[in-house]
Amino acid sequence: MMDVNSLQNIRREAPNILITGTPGVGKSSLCKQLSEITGLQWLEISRIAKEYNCLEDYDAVYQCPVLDEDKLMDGLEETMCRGGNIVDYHSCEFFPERWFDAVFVLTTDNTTLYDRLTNRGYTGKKLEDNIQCEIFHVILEEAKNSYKEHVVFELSNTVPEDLQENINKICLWLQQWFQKQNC
Ligand SMILES: Nc1ncnc2c1ncn2[C@@H]1O[C@H](COP(=O)(O)OP(=O)(O)OP(=O)(O)O)[C@@H](O)[C@H]1O
Repeated sequence: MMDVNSLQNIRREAPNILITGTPGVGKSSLCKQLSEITGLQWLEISRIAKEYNCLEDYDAVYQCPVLDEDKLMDGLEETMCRGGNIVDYHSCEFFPERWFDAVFVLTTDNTTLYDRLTNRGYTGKKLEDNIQCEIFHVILEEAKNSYKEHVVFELSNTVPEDLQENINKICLWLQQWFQKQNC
């Protein structure tokens, strides 16, 4: 295994992108299709955290396990340094900034999000907090505060046509990234 300094100096042959946003905005739906089209590796952080044993105590209020962020970052470092990954997570501030070439924040209409989350069985504080998170653009602000302005893109994702349009926009961004590498 290479040491971290050597890894960080590797020139990525494909970019890493982050797809983030409030739970229910459509990250997984988009990442699955994008990964199939582009061949980039979809890293669903919630699933990987379980696989890497990076879950700590259970948060009773939010009814979800707490992530051991440091352990997860260590486990992903080599994969991320090599490039070619689509990272899917509902938060973005704790990842190393250097990991990502672009950060796409999905947003959706609040009523639509409410319906999606209640269909999933979310109720009470968990439902309210997620809706407020979307109303107050919490993840978008987090992304703007954590990454350089020119790498953060907001993508509205409410109706099925948006999904295809967003995939097209990301594919266009990827195409431009590869063109720049070849200049
Ligand atoms: N553009 C869209 N138009 C209509 N429905 C959509 C769209 N995108 C996603 N959905 C639907 O919204 C629901 C939530 O989508 P998804 O599970 O992809 O969200 P998520 O952001 O990955 O959630 P989580 O963070 O909890 O994993 C799903 O039922 C999905 O089919």
